Amino acid sequence: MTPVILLTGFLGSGKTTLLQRLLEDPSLSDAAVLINEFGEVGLDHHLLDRIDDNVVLLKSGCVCCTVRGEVAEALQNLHSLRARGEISFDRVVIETTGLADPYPVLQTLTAHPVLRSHFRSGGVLTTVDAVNAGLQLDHRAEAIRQIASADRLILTKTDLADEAQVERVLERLHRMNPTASVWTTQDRVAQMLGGFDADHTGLPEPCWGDGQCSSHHHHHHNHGYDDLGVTSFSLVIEERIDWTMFGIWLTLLLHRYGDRIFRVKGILALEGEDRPVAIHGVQHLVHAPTHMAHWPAEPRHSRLVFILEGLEPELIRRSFAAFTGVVQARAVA
Ligand SMILES: Nc1nc2c(ncn2[C@@H]2O[C@H](COP(=O)(O)OP(=O)(O)OP(=O)(O)O)[C@@H](O)[C@H]2O)c(=O)[nH]1
Repeated sequence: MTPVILLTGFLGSGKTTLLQRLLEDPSLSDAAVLINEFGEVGLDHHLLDRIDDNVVLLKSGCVCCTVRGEVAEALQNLHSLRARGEISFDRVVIETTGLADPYPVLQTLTAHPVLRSHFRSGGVLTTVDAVNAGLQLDHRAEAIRQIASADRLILTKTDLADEAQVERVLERLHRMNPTASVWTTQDRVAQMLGGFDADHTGLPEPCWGDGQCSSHHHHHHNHGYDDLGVTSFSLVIEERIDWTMFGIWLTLLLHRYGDRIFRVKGILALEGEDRPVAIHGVQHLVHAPTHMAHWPAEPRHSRLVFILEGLEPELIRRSFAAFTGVVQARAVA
């Protein structure tokens, strides 16, 4: 299964600039990149071969493909070309448009009858403009969704922002999505795109908002409602969890409230399992759970992090307790 990494971010936040660096980097020659238009990234001096109208091969070894219609069509085309031996790649990066919600693309990967057996979600990378993020997050729901669904956040234009501005944006990002790791454009693209295969999940191991995965340490206990009603909270469960019951509960919860649950990430201590199990969900969608090699931190309690819009954390805690019969589930900010 080939991992598909979504590169998203609000209009003008630096997606194309990042892609340009990616296309030139020889260490990313195993990637196929889906972009909106060839013209945008200025391919001419990188071009090695034209495979068809929509697909070119670059000198770095990277395959570059434009999406003219649906993303699904472009992915199917890439898959057929690879099956015929005309190109090779073992991961895909898709640049979404600046106003896109990443969720429908993720859904395509799990729902499409052909694609689902060849591709899987490999995580969401979101670029955030350090200068303009404040304003965008005050007014644009798309910007919030993109940040809420991110596994990694890449702060751009830090060279144009002053330190206080950067700090404010970082604090806000951390409040909205405490489990995403934060990178800046000084980091190497190869590293930003790497590590998604840890534990074969295709998704990075979740960070827990205590700074261990993030380069910036922020401790906030005030995860109150702001940013158009987006809030994040964690549910900590000390008792071991029955997987079947948990699965049913989560399915029902996302079925009922998926529109208001941007993201759920969790690490679970299951009955009869030594290793922790990681789960990832985006809105109505839950990725296949995966065993992690080890516990990232002590104590070995199950922990679920939710990013919600207009939904009371207490409702989730109560529903979990009622459904599973576990009484000591704690909601922590
Ligand atoms: N100074 C500075 N400029 C940047 C940085 N990242 C992007 N830019 C500039 O910001 C502008 C927009 O960047 P793009 O990479 O086109 O942004 P995008 O997210 O692809 O934009 P859309 O395709 O409109 O959604 C360009 O002029 C870039 O040169 C950065 O880190 N520092």
